[in-house]
Amino acid sequence: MRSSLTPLGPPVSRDRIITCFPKWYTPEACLQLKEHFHGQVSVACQRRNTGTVGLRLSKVVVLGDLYVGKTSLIHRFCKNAFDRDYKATIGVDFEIERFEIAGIPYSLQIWDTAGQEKFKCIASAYYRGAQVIITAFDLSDMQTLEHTRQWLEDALRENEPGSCFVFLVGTKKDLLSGAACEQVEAEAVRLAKEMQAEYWSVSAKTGENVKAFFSRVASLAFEQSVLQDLERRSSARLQVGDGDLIRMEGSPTETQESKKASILGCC
Ligand SMILES: Nc1nc2c(ncn2[C@@H]2O[C@H](COP(=O)(O)OP(=O)(O)OP(=O)(O)O)[C@@H](O)[C@H]2O)c(=O)[nH]1
Ligand SMILES: [Mg+2]
Repeated sequence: MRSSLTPLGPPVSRDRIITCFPKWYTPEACLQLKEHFHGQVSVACQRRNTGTVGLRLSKVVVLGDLYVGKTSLIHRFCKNAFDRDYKATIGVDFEIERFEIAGIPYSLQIWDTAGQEKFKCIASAYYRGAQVIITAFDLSDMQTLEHTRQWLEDALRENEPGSCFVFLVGTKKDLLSGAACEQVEAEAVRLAKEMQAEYWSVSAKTGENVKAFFSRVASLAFEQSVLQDLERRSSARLQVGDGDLIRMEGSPTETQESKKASILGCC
């Protein structure tokens, strides 16, 4: 089935248009060491055969200790602004960021969670259904790096095993000298490998690596969404096998889900 998706609302801004697969920060701790979109994904995009991918929101959750700079990172990316004053996040907040990737509209829903212990149970209710988990720590505070392991564990518990891309992000890069940064990075890369996460160092203050980081997040999530959609549609297609197996359009779960949705009056 071909779809001709037209983006909803105004066109995406030029700096949200991604045509080439963005590169990793360091090859030592990266999720994929390749420089192009998957062949099947490129073909699907050229034919505009990406199913419902362009109409869905992919969920990204940002976690980590209080004061590490989660809100600042998201604000730098979404609003291109930086606030020196600390305003603790209460519970959760989110931003929707629209992209155009390989010609296909794509959106991330970026959830900003509170690092303060007293809000943890509110925030953790939003971990479920994440396609991307970003665990953030402050490059100038090693304790916050140690705590990322626990944050990740909490988030993974709410999601299907192997279903999320994990990123480990060191913030406030501007506060460290080159040599000091390298030292912390070496430790962070080691932990990232253990977590099976991709590592990035960023600064919300100067904006260093912020756009490149979110472009990478969006592209990996987009590629996975397209591949999953292709897979889902190919297994749902009418199949007449060697024996007398006949599978009908739409998987059983899909049919049940659409029934549920109509009972609930969803569109
Ligand atoms: N120098 C510098 N300061 C930063 C950077 N990012 C954040 N900050 C400062 O660090 C403080 C905390 O930043 P927030 O973004 O509010 O931290 P948070 O992780 O969202 O904190 P909670 O919402 O309490 O979990 C603020 O005073 C920011 O201005 C950065 O890249 N460089
Ligand atoms: Mg915050």
